[in-house]
Amino acid sequence: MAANQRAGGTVSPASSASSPVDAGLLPLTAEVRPEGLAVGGVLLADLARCHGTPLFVYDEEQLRQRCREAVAAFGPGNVAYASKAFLCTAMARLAHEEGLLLDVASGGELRAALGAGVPADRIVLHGSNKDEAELRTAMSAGVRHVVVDSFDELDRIERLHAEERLPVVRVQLRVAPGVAAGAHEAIRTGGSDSKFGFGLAGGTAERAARRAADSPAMLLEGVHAHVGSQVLDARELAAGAAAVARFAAGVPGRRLTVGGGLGVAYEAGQSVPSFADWAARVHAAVRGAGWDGQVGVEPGRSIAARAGLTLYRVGTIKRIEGVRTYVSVDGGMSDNLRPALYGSRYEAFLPRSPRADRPLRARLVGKHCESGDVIIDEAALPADLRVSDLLATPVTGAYGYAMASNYNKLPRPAVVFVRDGAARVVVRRETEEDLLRLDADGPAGPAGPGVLPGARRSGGGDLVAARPLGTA
Ligand SMILES: Cc1ncc(COP(=O)(O)O)c(C=O)c1O
Ligand SMILES: N[C@@H](CCCC[NH3+])C(=O)O
Repeated sequence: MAANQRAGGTVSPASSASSPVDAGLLPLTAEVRPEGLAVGGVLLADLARCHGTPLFVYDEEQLRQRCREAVAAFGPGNVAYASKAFLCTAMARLAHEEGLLLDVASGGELRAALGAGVPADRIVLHGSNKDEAELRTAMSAGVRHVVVDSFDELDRIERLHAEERLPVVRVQLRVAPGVAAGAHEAIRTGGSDSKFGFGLAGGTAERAARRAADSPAMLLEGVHAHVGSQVLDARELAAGAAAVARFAAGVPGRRLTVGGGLGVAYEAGQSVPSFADWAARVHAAVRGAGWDGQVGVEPGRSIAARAGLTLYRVGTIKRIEGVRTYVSVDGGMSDNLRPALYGSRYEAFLPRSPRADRPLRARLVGKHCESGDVIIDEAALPADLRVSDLLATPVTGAYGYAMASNYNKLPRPAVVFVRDGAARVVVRRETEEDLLRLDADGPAGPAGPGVLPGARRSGGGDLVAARPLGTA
């Protein structure tokens, strides 16, 4: 299909889905101008021109507002941002400035948070298989607390304290309450068949609590659970909280953390509980279960998802007669793995005409070498969609960039924050050179290119290798 050619063909006469603008899927500061959609006072088309595509765009005002709403609902000191949803230096600083603790789940996330200047005593370390190096860094730095997840981890903490004289660390005990919730099997964590935490069933959690309470290496300050993610019914989150509260009430410590999990709307028509609804349900449930101590939460998605959107450039439009239309963009499963991993659904719109009718039905796909590289299985799009159009998918601020990969050696996109008419790059776009630099034997790798003197291919060209083949 030639550039400029329009999609045509697969128009559904039945409906034109309501615009994402009016469905509440766009960031808070989104505004429709005659020239197209702007966020944070900046036209999306200008951002794409300046920074290229694919591009993650975050509305900084919305990120801050969500942080404030969470703190207002649960109280200062009771909200940790689950940085796995989206983390970079700017995001860590923003969450810290807004009074949130930072939940990190690996040495890398810990290092990013510390490197951003977040004080160690505002950081909480998670992980179902923390290694000694991660625990060593956390204990030496003096993190707020560690959420302990296994007997092996208790052993490691005790060894680090006894043999390396690392300070006593505050811990919360992660339990698997036997209540799981969430939009997909892969993101339900609280059931009894889970790699996370100590099971309440069979007395495992009780044994772990006794062990932690008696340990000279740690101070047991409470209990933690996380039942799952993208939960749209606050009653499910409250049921998990009640189950763990009953246990926590019999354990030393005054802190109960009930995890994250609050869902967001990805499609028009989905309704989601507010932070205030979530807090009201959880507080009522844990009080009812006999808990009168502190209640903490760790929202990730519900802080970051709607603040972010992804901009793509349409590269090809392929109409297969009697089958469907494929619209391909310049990213795909490497910047949004969620549809392939969980069957997650998204919407798309054109920033040049964000409220346009979207009667065309087409499969929105990426540029990767597999058929599963689908962003939206049946996207509703404007009928005049054409090659080289800028296209946006809203609500990609959580677990988009965070789970991005370099599949097919695609460099990961840049991330920009927009606010008050200005954009700043908070994560620069990767280059192909960045990727080649990791390849020790590659042309840009640390070993540098090497040419085997005198070596010839059968065709006669120089045989290039980082070092003579057969040497160590
Ligand atoms: C322990 C823990 N806390 C918090 C979160 C954040 O979850 P969400 O992004 O669903 O709020 C997760 C991930 O699901 C988690 O595993
Ligand atoms: N990666 C998941 C959420 C996992 C939450 C972490 N425990 C998602 O994209 O929905």
